[in-house]
Amino acid sequence: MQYPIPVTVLTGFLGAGKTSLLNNLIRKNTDKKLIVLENEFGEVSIDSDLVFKGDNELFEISNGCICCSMSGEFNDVLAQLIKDVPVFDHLVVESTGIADPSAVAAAFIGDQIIQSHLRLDAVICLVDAQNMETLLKEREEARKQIAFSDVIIINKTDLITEEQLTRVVEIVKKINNYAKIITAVKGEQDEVNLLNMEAYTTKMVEQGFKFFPIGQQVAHDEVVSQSFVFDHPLDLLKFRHWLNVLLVIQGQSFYRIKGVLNFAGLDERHIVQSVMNNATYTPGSDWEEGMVRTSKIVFIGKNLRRDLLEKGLKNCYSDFAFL
Ligand SMILES: Nc1nc2c(ncn2[C@@H]2O[C@H](COP(=O)(O)OP(=O)(O)OP(=O)(O)O)[C@@H](O)[C@H]2O)c(=O)[nH]1
Repeated sequence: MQYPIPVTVLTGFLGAGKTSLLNNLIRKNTDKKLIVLENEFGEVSIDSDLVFKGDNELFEISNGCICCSMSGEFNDVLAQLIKDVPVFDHLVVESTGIADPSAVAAAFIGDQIIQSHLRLDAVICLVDAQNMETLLKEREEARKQIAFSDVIIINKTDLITEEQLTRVVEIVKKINNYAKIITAVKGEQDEVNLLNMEAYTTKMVEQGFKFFPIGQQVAHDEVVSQSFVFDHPLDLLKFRHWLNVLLVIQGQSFYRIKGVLNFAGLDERHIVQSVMNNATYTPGSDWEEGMVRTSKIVFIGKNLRRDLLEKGLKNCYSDFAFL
């Protein structure tokens, strides 16, 4: 076993198929010691009876959804887990249908001790192919779950036609053009190893940014992402300050920020990622000799104003452009 231990967060609306997927994951990974954090809404535990346990441990946070009980309590559970169960291969957190996945993910990004033991591998969102459109109209959280996630599994494809599936995929792509999209029946799929997506590693963020649509993405009349590409180097201090202020003032509007950036005077790419109010900066690969150093950044959130973001970014340009 190696630290940090990878963590997969499962999200998706009530009845989308999270428990079915979880059972698949447990069955397919009998060689691994998985820990499942099952989060319930309400007093009575129902899901834990439905989950096939195998030899794995099952914990529960039973007094409400993770985001409602806030990350403090969730952090305590994680701290206890690290202390009491030091040897395991993977942690899976199944959050309730209405939980905000960013509140769950933030626990793994913001806390240094947790980060040294646990590494967020990916946030996976289960989508009920049959009911997605109705749900998106009625429930804001459903869109946020899709916008925030790294992998989107369009489940229950047995209940819709080919044409309907094409439409569902189109809608999902409009909300999140940066996620891996997979189709499934009862959470069953063989396309990828869901426990090893490495979505938060610098390598994968860099790779994911090779195909990078510039501009704004609008779904259901709401702007869900704003992406920018520019060659002028950024000033690291100015950028950090701007982003901090932005997240403090307007944090609620930003679901997630990902960027591969060129900071003046630094030889390597820098990966910026933010989840809720926490922004992290990690060095990536070196810029190639003689190549234009192009920065790419995407802001994912709710009704984000392109003009203000563009102005903010320009204000962070380095005065020493050609260092
Ligand atoms: N036809 C069909 N039914 C499915 C599929 N996936 C799940 N179901 C059924 O849908 C219901 C809900 O599935 P679950 O896996 O419990 O969904 P969940 O997201 O864990 O549900 P909550 O715990 O309520 O949030 C169950 O009756 C499943 O058998 C699928 O791909 N096709």
